Amino acid sequence: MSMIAAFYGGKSILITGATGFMGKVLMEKLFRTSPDLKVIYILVRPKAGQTLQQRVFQILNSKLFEKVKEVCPNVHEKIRAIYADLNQNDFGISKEDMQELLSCTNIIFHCAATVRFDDTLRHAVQLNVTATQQLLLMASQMPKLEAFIHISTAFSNCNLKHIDEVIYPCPVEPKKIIDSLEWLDDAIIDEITPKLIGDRPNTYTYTKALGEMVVQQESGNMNIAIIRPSIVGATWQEPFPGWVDNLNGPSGLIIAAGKGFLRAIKATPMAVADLIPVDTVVNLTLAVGWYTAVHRPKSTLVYHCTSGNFNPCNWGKMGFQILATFEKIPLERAFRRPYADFTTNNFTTQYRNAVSHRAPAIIYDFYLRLTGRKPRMTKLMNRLLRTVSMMEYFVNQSWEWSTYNTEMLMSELSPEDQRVFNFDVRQLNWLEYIENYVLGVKKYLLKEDMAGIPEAKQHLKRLRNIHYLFNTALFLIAWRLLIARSQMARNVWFFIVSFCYKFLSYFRASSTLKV
Ligand SMILES: CCCCCCCCCCCCCCCCCCCCCCCC(=O)SCCNC(=O)CCNC(=O)[C@H](O)C(C)(C)COP(=O)(O)OP(=O)(O)OC[C@H]1O[C@@H](n2cnc3c(N)ncnc32)[C@H](O)[C@@H]1OP(=O)(O)O
Ligand SMILES: NC(=O)C1=CN([C@@H]2O[C@H](COP(=O)(O)OP(=O)(O)OC[C@H]3O[C@@H](n4cnc5c(N)ncnc54)[C@H](OP(=O)(O)O)[C@@H]3O)[C@@H](O)[C@H]2O)C=CC1
Repeated sequence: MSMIAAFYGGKSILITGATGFMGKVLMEKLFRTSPDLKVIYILVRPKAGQTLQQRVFQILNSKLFEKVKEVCPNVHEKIRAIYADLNQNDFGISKEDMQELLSCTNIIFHCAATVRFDDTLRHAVQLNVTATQQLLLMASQMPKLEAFIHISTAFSNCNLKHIDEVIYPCPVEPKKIIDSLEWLDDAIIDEITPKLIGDRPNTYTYTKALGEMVVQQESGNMNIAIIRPSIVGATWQEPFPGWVDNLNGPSGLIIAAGKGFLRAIKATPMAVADLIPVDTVVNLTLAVGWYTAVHRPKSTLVYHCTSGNFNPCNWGKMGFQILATFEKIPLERAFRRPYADFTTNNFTTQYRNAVSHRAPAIIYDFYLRLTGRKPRMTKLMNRLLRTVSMMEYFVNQSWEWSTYNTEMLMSELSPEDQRVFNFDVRQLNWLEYIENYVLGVKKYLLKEDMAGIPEAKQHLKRLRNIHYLFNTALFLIAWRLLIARSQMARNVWFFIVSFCYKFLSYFRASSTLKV
């Protein structure tokens, strides 16, 4: 019997960010392994014209939850969606709902965050810092609370090369930042943002670091732990391999490469690609929830959920396997044949951006205009290049994360728990994982049918022929223009033509002699 699964039985669990990538997998695993849990409260806001109930209905009816319905048929009764907007004071939660949350919650998993790299400091602080502070304040008023698990990121201290499982201080106190953002106007905030984030690449990593400081400062007597996953990718094993439903991290770029938009990326092939499957993060998170509540460590423990020091894979190997998978299982209606490589310096990156990205987009838009359609490729390409440039920081260097606490926890688990809540990435076969990831992107994210693979392959053949035809035409035009302008080119051309003529005459003569 799994001790962890038994621990969650009968518990009231509060999850923020339950509608997000990680939150959904967390809920799924909880329901599947502890179907006798009492209730999961989720803090949700209406979005994209959907009410809370519609959002929950959509999640429960998705492929991800198919297995849950078998083991926990009354899952919809055990999920209680509470209206909450983490950007508002008291999260905009009604008095009755707040009362229920305060009096019943046993465990909190705080997953909600803005993960955008380009968010304004004001918004990122509001969600990643102030909301965390408010949630801690709420938690401190919960008499039945056993553990508060905060999800951070392994990149919160990416300005360091070696990162320990400790909370590092930021030069300016989070409280001072929160206070000053209240009265500073947006223009001034934009001006001081680069100074505040310092040698971090974006507001996301900076505010996640501030969020950790807040957790440390406001922890009081609560049992708190922080989990720091690296780059969270598709599921490895559970509930099935390759599940992914958003474009964050590598997923968006995998699609861009598969559709033939992305031809080159400035990346260091030997740098460690510290990807971690989302089900591994969820297993560690649940194990940490159990350990924190049951063993009540004296201080706030930080757990690194990373792969690099256990089972490293580099970007070169990953990129190669992504392209190899697209050879076998292409995406539908690709723009060009999937082919990409890594550039290593700014000059080649600029060159490749101009020749392999912008020029084809301009040509395609020209073709769209000619055929009376609205041009869109240049806009899409600019967006893609902007995204790629934001990712460059993470694919051109390696980090070392110490994992003492994670290893300690692994050794504390019973063999059964190690199996049910497996977070040992040493067992992960990268080539298999990446292949399933790419397949998952096709099936679950793009919703493409596997039956369409022969047609997708046929389409790639047509693209290859167009490519050859286009290159030949381009060469002939260039050559014709050169001949018109240069005597030397004319001489070379004359020499080649007469050489071919003589060569053919010689063969014709020798074959006539044989007869
Ligand atoms: C040897 C052979 C070599 C071969 C090479 C082969 C190459 C193959 C591919 C290689 C893959 C390499 C992958 C590298 C990935 C590195 C990831 C590093 C991540 C570090 C993570 C740190 C960990 C974390 O803690 S945070 C979680 C990660 N967070 C994110 O990823 C968020 C990033 N997203 C953003 O910041 C924004 O969405 C942004 C800036 C990317 C886009 O903003 P914008 O305002 O322009 O657009 P949106 O309104 O958000 O969306 C518009 C449009 O774009 C789509 N979209 C959104 N995000 C992405 C994305 N990441 N990639 C692609 N497309 C994206 C979105 O769906 C919208 O589409 P519509 O159709 O318009 O709706
Ligand atoms: N994905 C990754 O690669 C990594 C993620 N992490 C961390 O893991 C956690 C989960 O990330 P992930 O699941 O990928 O992120 P997602 O962007 O998929 O999910 C974010 C969640 O936060 C919720 N949220 C955002 N703003 C609000 C708001 N104002 N009010 C209520 N809810 C809100 C979203 O709700 P809604 O659906 O309404 O938008 C969504 O449920 C985050 O803390 C992130 O920092 C750490 C390392 C890597």
